[in-house]
Amino acid sequence: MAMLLLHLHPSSSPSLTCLPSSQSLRIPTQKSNQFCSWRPGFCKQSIFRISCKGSLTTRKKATEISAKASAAEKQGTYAMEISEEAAAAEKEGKYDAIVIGAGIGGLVAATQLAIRGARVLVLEKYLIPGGSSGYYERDGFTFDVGSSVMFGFGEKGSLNLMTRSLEAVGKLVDLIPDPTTVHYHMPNSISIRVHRDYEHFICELTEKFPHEKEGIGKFYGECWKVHNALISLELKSLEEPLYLLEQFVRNPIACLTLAFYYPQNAGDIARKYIKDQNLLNFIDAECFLISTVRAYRTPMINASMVLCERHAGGINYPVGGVGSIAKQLVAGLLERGGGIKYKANVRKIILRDGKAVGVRLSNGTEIFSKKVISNATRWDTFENLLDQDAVPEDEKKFQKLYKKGLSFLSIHLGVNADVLPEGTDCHHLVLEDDWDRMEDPYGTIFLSIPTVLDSSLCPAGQHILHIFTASSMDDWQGLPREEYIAKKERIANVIIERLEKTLFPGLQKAITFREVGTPRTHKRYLSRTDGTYGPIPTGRPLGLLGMPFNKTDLEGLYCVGDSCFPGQGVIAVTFSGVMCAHRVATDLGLERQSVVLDKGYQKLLSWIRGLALNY
Ligand SMILES: NC(=O)c1ccc[n+]([C@@H]2O[C@H](COP(=O)([O-])OP(=O)(O)OC[C@H]3O[C@@H](n4cnc5c(N)ncnc54)[C@H](O)[C@@H]3O)[C@@H](O)[C@H]2O)c1
Ligand SMILES: CC(C)=CCC/C(C)=C/C=C/C(C)=C/C=C/C(C)=C/C=C/C=C(C)/C=C/C=C(C)/C=C/C=C(\C)CCC=C(C)C
Repeated sequence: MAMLLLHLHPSSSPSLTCLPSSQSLRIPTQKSNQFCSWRPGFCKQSIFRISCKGSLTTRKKATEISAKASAAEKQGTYAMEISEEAAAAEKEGKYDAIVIGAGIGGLVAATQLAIRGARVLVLEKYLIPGGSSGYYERDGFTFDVGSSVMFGFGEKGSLNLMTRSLEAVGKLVDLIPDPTTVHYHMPNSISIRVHRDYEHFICELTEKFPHEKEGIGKFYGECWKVHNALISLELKSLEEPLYLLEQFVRNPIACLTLAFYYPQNAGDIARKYIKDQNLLNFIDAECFLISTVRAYRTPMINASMVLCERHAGGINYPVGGVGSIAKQLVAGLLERGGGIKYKANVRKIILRDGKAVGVRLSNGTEIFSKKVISNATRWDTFENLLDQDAVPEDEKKFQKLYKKGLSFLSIHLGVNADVLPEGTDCHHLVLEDDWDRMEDPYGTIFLSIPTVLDSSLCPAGQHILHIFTASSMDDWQGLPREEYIAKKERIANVIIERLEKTLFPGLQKAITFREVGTPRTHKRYLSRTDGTYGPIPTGRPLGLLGMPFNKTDLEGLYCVGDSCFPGQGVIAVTFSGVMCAHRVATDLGLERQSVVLDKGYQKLLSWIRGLALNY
């Protein structure tokens, strides 16, 4: 099949290279959310590349660093990558910021600070960067550790945060546009594809629920209203009052729209327009994919961002796998004077006079800095990296409002290619016969087949199937080794049999490689307490109102990642990284700040979060 590979000259403008002209997206605006009949014309096998501002020399240097890193990784010596500037800063004890963890949240925070001139060091416990968005290699397969559904590589507006974060450090990745975000296989034989083309998707949904045509238009139309407001703002830290004021003055309608939807949940809005219970369950599944809870517990802003961005910017898969994003961010960080140390397990955040001033590693090394940013979950940060008497009151509020979401059982398979029917989509969500099982452990099955888009990830004639389903740590704790292994295989067999029945007859026999991970695996390799996928609200939340930003009540300590605003998801933690860096840069004096305004605003934010607690 013909491949179209578009390379941009480094000096060209910092926008995404073109999608095929046949794929012009028609996106409803605030004024019009009408949709008309769908026109085919998507070129599935095209690759495009995000452009970069970096000079040829910078890019050459990046290639050299990446090559050096890969060579070191192969030799098992991938333990430290540090620029001269970072090494000097360490000697002098002059880091501006230490970032604990090289997940996407941590790396975006680090790179965004480095481009502002801050001296940054990232400390990662594992051997490679990326955390949940990392990768691993086995027998010729490159597996994504977690989700392969990537938002944020879009072309327009401000939600192309992944593109921008890479571009900021002069990096680029080749992308393959995914024509279908997800193919749902739901109870009552509901099979729906979320096509990249919005009209095509809406036509398919309306065909299944013709009596709800108006409700469908109104619900998704309201999502576009929020999305249009989001893309019109410059996205920076919402806990920085000068920036927020500026946005209100420049774009009052968008800000008021977002303020209006801020405390609302998608389920309540869907119920205003839609009555059909099957369709409401489908909307629940749409939200479950984003938040691992149903629509009535999913903030409207988050739902709108995902339900629209998949059509606006689309879902695009990075060539070589999701791991290439983190690798590029690290290369960019090093070129901007930052450093990263692998196998660097932070055991404690050092406090002096109630202020975070550095970290102590498991080997006893102490490293000091002006600010400490934790990309570990809030539970890990406040329960493990700090002594209990240091946990501030605001953190206790968070723990009342949010609990740890379930972890996952994940099955990575290599299969003979002929087991997949022609035209199989990349991502699937399977819940065969009972809507009520959606949120249960082993209820909903997520499946990604990234090799449908990028065949370089596996040996010829094969495909990767990455299957995952919610699972609780309680199910796996305290089992003797043999029982643990047998249980893993037993539960994996049940899940594979379900997929064999629903999607791929002959699947069991077509398997050439199989590896099963449990919540224990997630905990061990991702250092996430109980292997949790991320925070979920304990009750019915007031939209995003209770979700904390980055600054904590401990001076000098910031959090970044999925237990901060706006929550779970790679694009969400990318935004968290952007916000965190802006806020830290302000406190370091690298961005404008009004001390008086700031004090009052922090009090206001704490009061607002209190409203969510009392709700
Ligand atoms: N779990 C999954 O299956 C999965 C897969 C893909 C993407 N995601 C998304 O990614 C999001 C998480 O991204 P993120 O950036 O918040 O975090 P992350 O969990 O991806 O990364 C955190 C990093 O911090 C490191 N770390 C933790 N404690 C440490 C310590 N004490 N010392 C040194 N390093 C330490 C971990 O090794 C990890 O690399 C999730 O919300 C999810 O939506 C999850
Ligand atoms: C007062 C105040 C503070 C304020 C005022 C008002 C305003 C101005 C506001 C504003 C706001 C804003 C800006 C916001 C923003 C937001 C955002 C950006 C958000 C985002 C989000 C995102 C998300 C959530 C995402 C997610 C995703 C996910 C999770 C994904 C996942 C996936 C998966 C799992 C896949 C699987 C599947 C299959 C396989 C099928």
